Order: sequence, then C-alpha cells, then structure tokens
Amino acid sequence: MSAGLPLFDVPPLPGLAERADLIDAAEEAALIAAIDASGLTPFRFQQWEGLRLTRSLGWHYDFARGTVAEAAPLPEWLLPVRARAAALAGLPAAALEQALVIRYDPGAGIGWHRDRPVFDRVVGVSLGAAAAMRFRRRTERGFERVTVPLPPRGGYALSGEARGLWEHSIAPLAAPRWSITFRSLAGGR
Ligand SMILES: O=C(O)CCC(=O)C(=O)O
Ligand SMILES: [Fe+2]
Repeated sequence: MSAGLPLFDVPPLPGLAERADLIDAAEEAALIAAIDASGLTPFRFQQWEGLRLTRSLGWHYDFARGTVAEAAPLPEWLLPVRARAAALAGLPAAALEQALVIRYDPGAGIGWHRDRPVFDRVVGVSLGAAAAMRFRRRTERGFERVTVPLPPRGGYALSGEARGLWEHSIAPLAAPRWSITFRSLAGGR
C-alpha cells in the first residue's frame, strides 16, 4: 500500500485536498463488488429519479424532512478505506459517521450542489472510470470555475471554502464509475 502522493503542490481550491492511490487495484475491485452487492437503489428526490444508484450507511439524509436519520451501520468492508479517507482529511476515523456509496452507470452524473449543511467534512474515494469534479461559485462577473481530476483509487477531502462556498458536479461518463463519500455530522456528536 503506497501512502499516495498529493496530486497538487498547491491546491486549486482552498479547502480541497486530493491524493492519488489511496487504495490499490485489488482493494478497488473488492470495493466495487461490495458496493454492487450492498442493495443500491435509484437516487430519488421528490418525483425525480436519478440514473445513479446509491445506498446510505451510518446516517441517511431525508430530503423530505431535511434531517438525518440513523441508517444501517457502516459494514466491516468500509472500515479500512474509511481509515485512509479520515487520514487524508486529518480526522479520526470515527468522525466519518456517514458513508454514501454510489454507482454511476454510463450516462449518470451528479448535478450542481453543495452537500447538505447537516454534514460537515466530506471525503470521497473514486473507483472505476476516471472522472472530473467541476467546482463553481458565483461572483459579480459570473461563475468562477475550477475542474479537478478524480482518478480511480484516489481520494479528495473538502473543507472550508471548497466545502462551504463552492458547488460541485460530475458530468455523465461513458463508462461506469463508483464512489464512496464519507461525511462527518455538523456539530459533532
Ligand atoms: O461521486 C462522487 O465522488 C461525488 C458525489 C457527491 O458529490 C455527493 O454525493 O454529494
Ligand atoms: Fe457532493
């Protein structure tokens, strides 16, 4: 297991940390199989059904109520990767109480959003197809934009401005991609 190299000497966004090779290819394959077997369902928001398949663990965000509710605990197979995600973010592993696992089939992406404020820190791990995370924030002169690569087996952590001020999105891809997003709860527990 390599410790992984930072992808940037100077982060392109304040509050963004990225690391290549957070996991190796064998771990990636095992995680993909485990995600596929985890009981994914199409992401739903009101009447709208997304193309991406998701499962929430630890905590589940209820879009109708705007609150979090307890979900099934994080399974054993997520704990080693959570430990590395936490190290990337400089957090104790137990602080990352929520995990959202996603499969993006070809044509699926995720639209512009900021993660819900019930969550605090956000740490993602990418599996499968290489993607890019697009960031934008509104300025007086229009949107300021930054795009960062999301290489498979790499991780990223959002805090500060990258977490709170900038929106992010991922364009649909031609090949499948999986991700694991760990989050801490705002206000701690
Ligand atoms: O798939 C990813 O890496 C990002 C997912 C994301 O932005 C989210 O679930 O809030
Ligand atoms: Fe997000």
